[in-house]
Amino acid sequence: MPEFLELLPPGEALKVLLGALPHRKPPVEGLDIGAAVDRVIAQDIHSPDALPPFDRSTVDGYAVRAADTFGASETLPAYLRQVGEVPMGAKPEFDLLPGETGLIHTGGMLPAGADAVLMLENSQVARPGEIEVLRSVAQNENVLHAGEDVAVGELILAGGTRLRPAEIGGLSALGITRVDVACKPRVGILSSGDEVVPPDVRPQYGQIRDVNSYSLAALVTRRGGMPDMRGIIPDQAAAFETHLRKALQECDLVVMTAGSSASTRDLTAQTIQQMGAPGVLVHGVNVKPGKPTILGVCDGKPVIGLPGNPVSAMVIAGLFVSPVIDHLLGLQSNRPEATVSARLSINLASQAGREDFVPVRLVQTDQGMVADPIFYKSNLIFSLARADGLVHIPADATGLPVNASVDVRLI
Ligand SMILES: Nc1nc2c(c(=O)[nH]1)N[C@H]1C(S)=C(S)[C@@H](COP(=O)(O)OP(=O)(O)OC[C@H]3O[C@@H](n4cnc5c(N)ncnc54)[C@H](O)[C@@H]3O)O[C@H]1N2
Ligand code: MOO
Repeated sequence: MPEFLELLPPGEALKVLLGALPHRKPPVEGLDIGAAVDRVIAQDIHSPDALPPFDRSTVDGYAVRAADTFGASETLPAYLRQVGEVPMGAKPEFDLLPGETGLIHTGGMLPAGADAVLMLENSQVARPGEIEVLRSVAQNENVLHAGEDVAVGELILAGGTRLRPAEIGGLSALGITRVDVACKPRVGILSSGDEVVPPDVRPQYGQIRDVNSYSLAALVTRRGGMPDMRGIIPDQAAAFETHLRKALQECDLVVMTAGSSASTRDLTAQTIQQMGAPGVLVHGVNVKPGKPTILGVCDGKPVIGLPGNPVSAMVIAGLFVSPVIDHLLGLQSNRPEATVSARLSINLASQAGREDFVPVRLVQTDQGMVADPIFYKSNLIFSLARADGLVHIPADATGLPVNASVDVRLI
């Protein structure tokens, strides 16, 4: 197997790929907010209303004019005349004049004239219609002001933001029940290899069941794409060409697995090269696992050739397939990946100049979280299934020492 001539660091390889993709706005579909979690909003959304819409109490207690309570204490209470009770879900039917108070519940609307709420615990009924104030309250204490959360017209969601449960709740609070989101990009998945059979077939000796189509489809779904499993291609140039050409017509991104290294029977790169300009942009990335990775663009459509080994395919899909899906969705605000800080349980060696991703198990100990590396082989999918996440060893390090503090990227 010939050596690759030039291995790009993964970060640079990704820049080359993204830089060669057109910057098109994704097609848009309208959705009810109940079905929109994890989708990417297509346009800026400005608030039609203020939130909260009116001044509200944050506690159960008495609406007061703060000045009426100044100096009050348990030994020297102030006395206020109770003039009413604020109904939930309706406007108070009274205004507060000096020396007056009204019973109010958490979330109730402050009556005009009130500027604070005394907590129930700091009050006492002196006699019917009169309460004792056992503590002074400051102006605005226990009050939410109209517009404190969101002002009318404020930008609440920028186009390109992925909707999380909190944003869905915010939209609901504003009465926005339908949103325009980016359509899920269709991601064609082509596995290859004469030895690979579908999972519902009992393999003969020499055959193995397809792992990559399913693990990749799951990764694509989780990232917000629409996986399109297009079967297993035999190791023949004509079959590669037919399948890739059709996949490029029907999909927004095509991911191929296996056939990515440099041996004569490895057909992925030569097929991509024939499918449109500019063709193969990167063949070989300085990373372990996953060196024989291919990145290409054919007439505006991205094509990614992943190594056949299932662990490598997953790690590399995380580095390249996921960001391309983000690009196709028009994702703008890239939130950091979920990581857990931990200390390494052992020394980890690595080759200088190459980036490594090592599967680790996370163990909670009395001394904190420990990352325990798994001695994996990139063909063994359960060496990844047993892991909680990956530790990244940068290119300039020759490894990481025991007890090094690491950020484990959850998988
Ligand atoms: N002489 C050398 N041989 C290899 C090298 C090397 O540098 N010199 N690199 C190794 C590395 S690292 C990788 S990764 C693989 C890359 O191989 P390919 O991407 O060309 O893929 P294949 O050779 O077809 O398959 C590799 C391995 O994965 C299995 N496989 C393939 N597809 C699937 C699937 N859908 N589900 C489950 N398993 C799959 C396949 O049977 C092979 O065992 O090359 C190494 N060799
Ligand atoms: O680079 Mo291979 O992908 O290590 O198994």
